[in-house]
Amino acid sequence: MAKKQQSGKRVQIYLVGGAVRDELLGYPFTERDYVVVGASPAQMLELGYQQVGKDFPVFLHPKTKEEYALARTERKAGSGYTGFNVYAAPDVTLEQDLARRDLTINAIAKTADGALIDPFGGVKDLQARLLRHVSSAFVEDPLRVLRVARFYARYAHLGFQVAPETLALLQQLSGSGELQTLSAERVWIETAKALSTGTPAAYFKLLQQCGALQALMPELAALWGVPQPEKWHPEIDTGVHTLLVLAQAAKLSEKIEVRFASLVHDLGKGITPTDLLPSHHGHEHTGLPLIQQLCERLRVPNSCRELALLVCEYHQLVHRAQELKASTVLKFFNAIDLWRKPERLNDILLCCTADLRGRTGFEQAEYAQAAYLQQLAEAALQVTAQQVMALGITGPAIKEALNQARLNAINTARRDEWR
Ligand SMILES: Nc1ncnc2c1ncn2[C@@H]1O[C@H](COP(=O)(O)OP(=O)(O)OP(=O)(O)O)[C@@H](O)[C@H]1O
Repeated sequence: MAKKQQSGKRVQIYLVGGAVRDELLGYPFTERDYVVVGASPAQMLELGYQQVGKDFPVFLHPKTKEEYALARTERKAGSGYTGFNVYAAPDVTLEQDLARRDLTINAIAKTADGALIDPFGGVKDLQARLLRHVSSAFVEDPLRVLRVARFYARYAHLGFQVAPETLALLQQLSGSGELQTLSAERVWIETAKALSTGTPAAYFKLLQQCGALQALMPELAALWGVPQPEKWHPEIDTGVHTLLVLAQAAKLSEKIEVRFASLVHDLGKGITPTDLLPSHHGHEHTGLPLIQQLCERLRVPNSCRELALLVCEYHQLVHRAQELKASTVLKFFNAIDLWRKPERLNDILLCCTADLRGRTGFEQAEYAQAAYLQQLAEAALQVTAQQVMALGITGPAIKEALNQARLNAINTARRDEWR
């Protein structure tokens, strides 16, 4: 990968980061990141690379469009993620570049002929299943707390642990006030990636353990230590229940909307007045403004926010599905706009199934409410505005007639259920 420059200097190109790490773990990777040593921005442009952004030393390969970053060092010059002076010049060495990376397993470079350059013991840590920071400069970027938690979730099935000295740094950063300087976009990008892993609960568990959850999502952190009725919740603690629900949701669906809604569906329990405990009467309503607040602060996408609000508001009602009057079922279908978004019901039912199973001893439980409500929904969805209009009904009366016809359909389906 060495290219001879007109100046006589050799430019060295190495594969780094996730591609090297995942290849060593035996996982397929799609994204390749390269680091370029010995080149200036002007040389990169001469070689035909296109610069990404004006101030950042990252270039796109003219043909493959893969990212090539100039080797760089950086100096902390302010608070938060943005407070960095980046120095990228031909005299920066590969080791200096690797030293500024977060984890040893992300600081392994590979030459074109396959040799590994691993000054910080990343290969050993991969074998030992250890997430370990590269240097004390780790604390300069608060995003690294979230990145460690994300890798912890991503590789939880392999048994990865956080090194005790790294955990201490996560705790230090979480208590420093620096996490609050992160932009909402960066927090959500890491959180969304974590929600997409096979074990998203591990991300929130680690954030809770090191104090980062309190700093970033206090509405969620407030659930730890909050009791619930033992009759329904053998695990008692609401935070523990929440992570069990998320784990179940991840088994049921790959959609981050379903996983996020499951995570926040009980936020109202965090503000139950102590004289009501361990009961949480009305938490399906008190949770709504907390979800709004959290979603606004973290700029959570609308698709996640909408489902989360619906699951929060209606999960208690769905749990009682078989006791509901047909008119209440119809109100629920109208509220979730079943008619225009029929797939939503399934997402809500998956969250409610996860809620049931997210309890010690109920992991395999059947959720009969799901099939029951699906059946009523199918019946109600058979009724169309065209059918109503074919009866000669026109104008505003159509809406009322449509509601009545849907109510009749739900009633018939309920009776069929008991036959
Ligand atoms: N905030 C950071 N602090 C330190 N090093 C970082 C940071 N962000 C990225 N890196 C380095 O850049 C590499 C590429 O970053 P990227 O975010 O693409 O993650 P990745 O390791 O490739 O994982 P993924 O497979 O999730 O993309 C990382 O492996 C790491 O070496």
